[in-house]
Parts: sequence; structure tokens; C-alpha cells
Amino acid sequence: MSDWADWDHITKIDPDKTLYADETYEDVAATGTDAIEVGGTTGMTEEKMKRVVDACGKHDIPVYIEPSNPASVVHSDRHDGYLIPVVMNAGDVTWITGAHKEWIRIDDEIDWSRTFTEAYIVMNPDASVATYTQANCDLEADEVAAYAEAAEHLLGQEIIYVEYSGMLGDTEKVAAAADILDEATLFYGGGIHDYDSARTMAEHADTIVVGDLVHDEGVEAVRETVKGAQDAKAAKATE
Ligand SMILES: CC(C)=CCC/C(C)=C/CC/C(C)=C/CC/C(C)=C/COP(=O)(O)OP(=O)(O)O
Ligand SMILES: O=P(O)(O)OC[C@@H](O)CO
Ligand SMILES: [Mg+2]
Repeated sequence: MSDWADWDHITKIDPDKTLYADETYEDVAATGTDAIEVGGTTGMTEEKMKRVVDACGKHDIPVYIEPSNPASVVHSDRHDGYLIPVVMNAGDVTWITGAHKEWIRIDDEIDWSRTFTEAYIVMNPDASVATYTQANCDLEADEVAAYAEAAEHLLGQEIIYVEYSGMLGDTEKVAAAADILDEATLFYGGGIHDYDSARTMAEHADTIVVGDLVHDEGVEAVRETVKGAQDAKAAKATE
């Protein structure tokens, strides 16, 4: 079974940002979050990625690299694996297969046994990731669901990621993706900032991803979102 099948909550660390106040990666690992993803779109370098992966990898929590370009992939024994995005609604094929082809061409240390993909549906037109990938974010709920279904059944993706980075998403669209999926795991990320927003999104998604909050408000705020995700899961289990 895949690691992520049991994850309710992921904390995403952006190596281009600092942690809140004097908090440490050990504090992040102790929030109850199930895994750490390390990635961001802007300002990403191999050096910044390596520094964060090394620091996070010392703690007892799964750590996955989520690269936004081939140059930010680092190899080490400190982390558990690689989650490589594929952007379903990208406007440029670079972000569907092009960067992947280049990465495979230049990197001779790829460990396929711990490399997996995430099929992104990028939904916030104001996020850097939307500009970066020239994503068409103007999608109705049935189109989001169709992208999710295409990802799972045509492309065999195990993780579908509805990405609203920087804003809280439309629950109708997240639910549409959730309802259509059979076996694939639905990640939701974007704008989760407290217990209620975490709980609401976790009612639809299998796993919620919290990013900016850890940098802007710190681990106490993240802990509330972990509780929201866990409570939503517990409520679903008794339905
Ligand atoms: C093939 C390889 C190794 C890399 C390419 C992988 C692809 C397709 C990347 C596309 C962009 C993407 C989906 C990146 C994942 C990380 C992500 C979404 C970070 C959040 O981005 P923002 O929040 O918009 O950016 P900032 O926080 O950096 O402003
Ligand atoms: O930073 P936020 O808005 O929490 O989004 C989380 C994540 O989905 C970003 O890739
Ligand atoms: Mg961001």
C-alpha cells in the first residue's frame, strides 16, 4: 500500500520561505501532520531544497520532495521519496511531459522505486503556479471532475491534487472531484488556515495540504488544521 493512503494532513514547506518566529522543523514534525512535502514554485534552487530536506529528514516523519523544475531535485537518504507533479490543465506541455523528459534525460540517479506522480488541477489563477504553468483555471465543477476522472482512469494516476494555492477553494468543485474518483487519493491544498477550513475541505478530500500557514502563523495554527482533518475523517468513518 502507498504511504499516502493513510495521510489525513500534509504540511508543505516552501524552501524559499522561513519558518515562523524561532520555530524548527522538529516543531513542524510534532504538530501531528502525517508527512512533509518540500516544494514551491518561485525562487527554488537545489541548495535551498537540500537544506530543508536535510533538516526535515532528521525527524520521525515521511519527507517527500515535490520539485517544480528538474533543477530543484536533490538526492539523499534523508527523505522518503519524490512526488512529481503533472499538471492536467497546463497551457504548455512542458508541465505535462516536457520537464519530465528533460529531467529523465539529465538525471542519472533517479530512483523509480520511490518516485510517484501527482496529477494537479490548478484552480487559482492568481497563484504563481498558475502563471508558471499557464493553467486554464476557468473550470466548472463538471470539468474538474472530468480532469480527475481522466487522471485516474486514462493516465492511471494514484494521486489527484486539486490546487487552490493561496485561496480557499470552491467546495462544490472539490466535492465533484472527490465523488468521481474510485481508488485514487484526492489531495486538496489552498487557503487552509484554521480548524473549520481544514475540516470542511477534509470532508471532501482524502488528504489536505497546508502550506503558507506554517510559514505565516506557525505550528500552533497548523495543529488546529490537523485536528480539523482528523475530526472530518473520524466523522466520515462513522457515516
Ligand atoms: C519533472 C520535474 C522534476 C519537475 C516539473 C514538475 C512540474 C510539472 C511542476 C509544475 C508546477 C507545480 C505543480 C509545482 C508544485 C509545487 C507547488 C504547486 C507549489 C505552490 O506554488 P505557489 O504557492 O503558487 O508558489 P509560491 O508559494 O512559490 O509563490
Ligand atoms: O499555501 P496554501 O494556500 O496553504 O496551499 C497549500 C498548497 O496546496 C500549495 O501548493
Ligand atoms: Mg505558495
